[in-house]
Amino acid sequence: MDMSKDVLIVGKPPPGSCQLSQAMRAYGWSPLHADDLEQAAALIEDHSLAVGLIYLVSGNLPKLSSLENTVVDDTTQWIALVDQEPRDDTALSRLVSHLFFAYHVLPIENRQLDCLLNHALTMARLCRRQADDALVETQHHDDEIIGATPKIRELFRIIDKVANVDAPIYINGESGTGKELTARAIHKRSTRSRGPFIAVNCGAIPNSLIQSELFGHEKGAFTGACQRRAGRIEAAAGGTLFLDEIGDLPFEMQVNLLRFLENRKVQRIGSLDEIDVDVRILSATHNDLEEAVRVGDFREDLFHRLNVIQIDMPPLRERQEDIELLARHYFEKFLDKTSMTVRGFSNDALILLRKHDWPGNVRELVNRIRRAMILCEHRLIRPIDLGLERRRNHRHAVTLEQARHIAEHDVICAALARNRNNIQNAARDLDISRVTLYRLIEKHAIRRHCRHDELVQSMKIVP
Ligand SMILES: Nc1ncnc2c1ncn2[C@@H]1O[C@H](COP(=O)(O)OP(=O)(O)OP(=O)(O)O)[C@@H](O)[C@H]1O
Repeated sequence: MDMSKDVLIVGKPPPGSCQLSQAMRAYGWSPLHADDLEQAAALIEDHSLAVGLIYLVSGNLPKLSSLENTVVDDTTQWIALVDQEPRDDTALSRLVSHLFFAYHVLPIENRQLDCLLNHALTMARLCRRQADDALVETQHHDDEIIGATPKIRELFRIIDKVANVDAPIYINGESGTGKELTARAIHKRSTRSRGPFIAVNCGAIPNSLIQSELFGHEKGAFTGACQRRAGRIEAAAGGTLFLDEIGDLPFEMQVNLLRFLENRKVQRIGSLDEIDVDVRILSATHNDLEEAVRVGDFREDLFHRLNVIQIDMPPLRERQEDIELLARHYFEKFLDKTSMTVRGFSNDALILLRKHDWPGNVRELVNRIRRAMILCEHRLIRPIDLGLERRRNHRHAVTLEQARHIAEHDVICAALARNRNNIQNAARDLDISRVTLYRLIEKHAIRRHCRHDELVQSMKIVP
């Protein structure tokens, strides 16, 4: 990859310093000039510049937020030319240390400047090559599903194939494997994509409300029904209804859903009218639905109605080569270049990510990356920052919010463990509603179906 020796010079040297352009030309550089950051931004956009020089002269400093916005972009390597050490100005020294390739206190010799610019150019080339490689490596099905292993490629193929077949699809897989993401991808690629995508978590709605939530109600149909309300099925008309955790649908509601699937009509509570609704049904669960059918917890006729096409989501441990891709994708997504020191993963951290069993699958991985990025105080995330070891010891400070987050996780695990994963009883122990407990389980990527002893183990994680 060739990069020209264009270099952008922003601002003016302090009074008494010489202009550098002529000397730079003598070393083969082609300088371009910008008087201020606004001009600089326009030139960067037009010329895809690899290296920039910026004068940061006391008494004439640009606004720090504008400076940050200009230099934060990864594709240009910046060198600051300063008239005094920036270390006395905390905000400026933080910005220079985080976002600049190098700085030099003026005056600077021509040879020194050429040497610095050459180093910056080499680094810019390396960064661009890495960015290009990452683009080739990462396979996106659409904006969100990440993976390149044969299992995930097979998933992409199935999604493309089933998107326009208007049959119900049942997505089966462990918690956090991307079932909802897959449902959204199917909707997005289907002829219904202009219609709504409505997701309902059947496990999170109290039994007493689920009928009205799905089918709607008329004003005065029951105490508290102050006004007429369409249900979620009607809301999805013309689009897709995604019934998540379908295995948690109360038995009596299963009959009503089956009836809807057969005649495609809904009847709001308190009304005699039947309304035709054209909607595609996708469903998912992390439970073993066939086993639920076998023991009589789930209606067999409904199971067959929903399961015209089945998609099995591969757990993360079966596609280890995707772990690094996912980790890097979410790292980039969460990276706040202006306030974080962290720049990537250490090799040991990547090895640990690949070795981990990932009971909570991609959701757990995402949470670990986010947590590591907050806790990490170095340029590279180290194994300890990931918190995957059972007993860990943070030598550095943890904020009150982080401590609360960890404590919340541990208390929920303890309640689930004491109650052998019974949501109702665990919620009662915690004095919260079932819906809130479901939300918290999701937030912390807690593996609900893990064994009692595993939950007790996970309680023991010491921050
Ligand atoms: N292949 C993937 N690429 C990128 N992100 C993913 C992938 N799979 C899952 N995720 C992310 O992991 C998180 C959980 O995904 P999702 O909600 O789709 O899982 P789920 O299987 O429906 O979970 P649950 O069973 O708990 O409802 C989301 O943040 C999602 O964006």
